[in-house]
Amino acid sequence: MSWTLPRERLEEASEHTGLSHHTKASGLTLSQLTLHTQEENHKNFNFFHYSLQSMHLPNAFFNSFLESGKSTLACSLSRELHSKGKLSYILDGDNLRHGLNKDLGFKAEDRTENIRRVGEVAKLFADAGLICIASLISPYRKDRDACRAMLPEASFIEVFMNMPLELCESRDAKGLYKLARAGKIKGFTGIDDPYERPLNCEIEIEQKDGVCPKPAALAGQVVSYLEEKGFLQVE
Ligand SMILES: Nc1ncnc2c1ncn2[C@@H]1O[C@H](COP(=O)(O)OS(=O)(=O)O)[C@@H](OP(=O)(O)O)[C@H]1O
Ligand SMILES: Nc1ncnc2c1ncn2[C@@H]1O[C@H](COP(=O)(O)OP(=O)(O)O)[C@@H](O)[C@H]1O
Repeated sequence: MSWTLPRERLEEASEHTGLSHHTKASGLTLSQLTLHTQEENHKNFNFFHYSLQSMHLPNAFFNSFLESGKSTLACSLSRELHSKGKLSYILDGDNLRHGLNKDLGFKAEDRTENIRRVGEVAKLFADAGLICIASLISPYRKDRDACRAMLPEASFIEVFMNMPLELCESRDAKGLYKLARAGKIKGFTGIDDPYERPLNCEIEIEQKDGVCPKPAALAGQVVSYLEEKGFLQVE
């Protein structure tokens, strides 16, 4: 498969790859450029690849309370993307805390570091050609904004699961809200720790007439947004 690059992207990429003026001529295909780039300047190929991919790859970043449905929606979205031929990978806060982030707790600075690491991993996934779906409580606006700033422009899609705390608490599949209410877990988001609602999110997920739509319908909402913004176009 080969792509023909728009002139402005070609010029932008060539500034970073150090390609010759001759090579900058538009109409050059990606396969020709790739070969040329690898031969001429292998070290910079990564940037070029990244720059190209970033036009198309979003990073969906779900945030909200525990039990708001982040992980369920992340799975549903991943399946939906897969059915459209798009590879994705879910970075789930709860899971990452068993491995990559097992040294972190829930103090504000630990949560900051948690989100920073997830942003860095998302960058690597984008570089590898995957859509990254992050599912984290991520309660602080500044941490989410820092994550947005570290990713390629316009590729950070913040999805706010705007579910009432009462609904999340009533689900309590892990029994953690009960423990937090009893004072047995301290610093619990929504109980005795803050959650700062987004001011500038791309997508807001809400109940309709007091009912939470099915995960597949919510995934459809996210996919529609991504399609509308041209993220899922086939090259
Ligand atoms: N004090 C406290 N506050 C909030 N959550 C707690 C806490 N202690 C443990 N847990 C469990 O950790 C999961 C959230 O981890 P995250 O990495 O998403 O949190 S954060 O983004 O760093 O705020 C969260 O689960 P999910 O929301 O399902 O991922 C909880 O199961
Ligand atoms: N759209 C939905 N409609 C009804 N129940 C849901 C929906 N999404 C999630 N749930 C249920 O809510 C609970 C918490 O979902 P989960 O995805 O684990 O939340 P989080 O990842 O935010 O902690 C689960 O029992 C799940 O089955």
